[in-house]
Amino acid sequence: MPELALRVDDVSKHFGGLKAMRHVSLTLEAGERISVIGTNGAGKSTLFNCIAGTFPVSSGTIELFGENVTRTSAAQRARRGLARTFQTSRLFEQLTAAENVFIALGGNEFRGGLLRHFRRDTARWDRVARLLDRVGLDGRGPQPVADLSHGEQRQLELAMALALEPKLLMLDEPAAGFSPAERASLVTLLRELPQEISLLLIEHDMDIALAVASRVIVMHDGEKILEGTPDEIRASERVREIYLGGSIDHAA
Ligand SMILES: Nc1ncnc2c1ncn2[C@@H]1O[C@H](COP(=O)(O)OP(=O)(O)OP(=O)(O)O)[C@@H](O)[C@H]1O
Repeated sequence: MPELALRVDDVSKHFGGLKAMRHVSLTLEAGERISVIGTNGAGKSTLFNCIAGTFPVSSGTIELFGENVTRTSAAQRARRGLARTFQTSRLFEQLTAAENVFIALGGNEFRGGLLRHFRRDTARWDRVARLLDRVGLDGRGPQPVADLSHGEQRQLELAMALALEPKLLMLDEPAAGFSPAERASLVTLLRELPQEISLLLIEHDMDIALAVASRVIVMHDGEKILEGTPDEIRASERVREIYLGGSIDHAA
């Protein structure tokens, strides 16, 4: 049987009286790519936050690489190989793009003083350059984050997530606010990620969600209502209805 990167088993999350997510189950094989789609408020981010350990679940079980992590912290899950991006930016605005990636690469190593590393660590600066190159930001390293476009900031976040050498990468709406050209490059970039990285993607843009994943999960009103291949999702009447009857290819 293939190794499972992730198993979500009957997970629910309540915020007070609000049942934001109910009885969701899914599995993700190692190296597999899955998209989670659904309209606003469907529970997609809640699912992500429960998997990442940002929110404790109300009930159910979460396993990462065969280990039950339901009661562990987000930091412990990160140490097991999970990296995620957020819908809102978590970049150090006053630093350059390259410095942000440099810090992401360092993790806890910088306790002895960051500046010392900044000056001397040429091997790490080489890795920074390679990561920036990989996400299409070559040449943008010296730019302060505040001078980067919105799209470039999201690319930078991806570089920072990749710096952690994740086994499971979770991206929360990576194309939000992207131009059509930026969307196209994101699809290429995600398709070219190393095959061993398992990917769980939340994406409003149906084109991207269906282009990148081999399986798609549809959430609606806190529940998983459908799971299928991109072709099955494209052909689904239910998905069409949820996305207001329009062509789902342009439902973002
Ligand atoms: N921290 C929170 N406290 C209270 N309610 C929350 C919290 N996070 C989410 N919710 C609620 O849970 C429900 C699901 O929200 P969630 O953000 O998971 O949906 P979503 O599918 O990610 O939507 P969007 O595409 O708009 O981000 C919503 O009703 C939302 O208001």
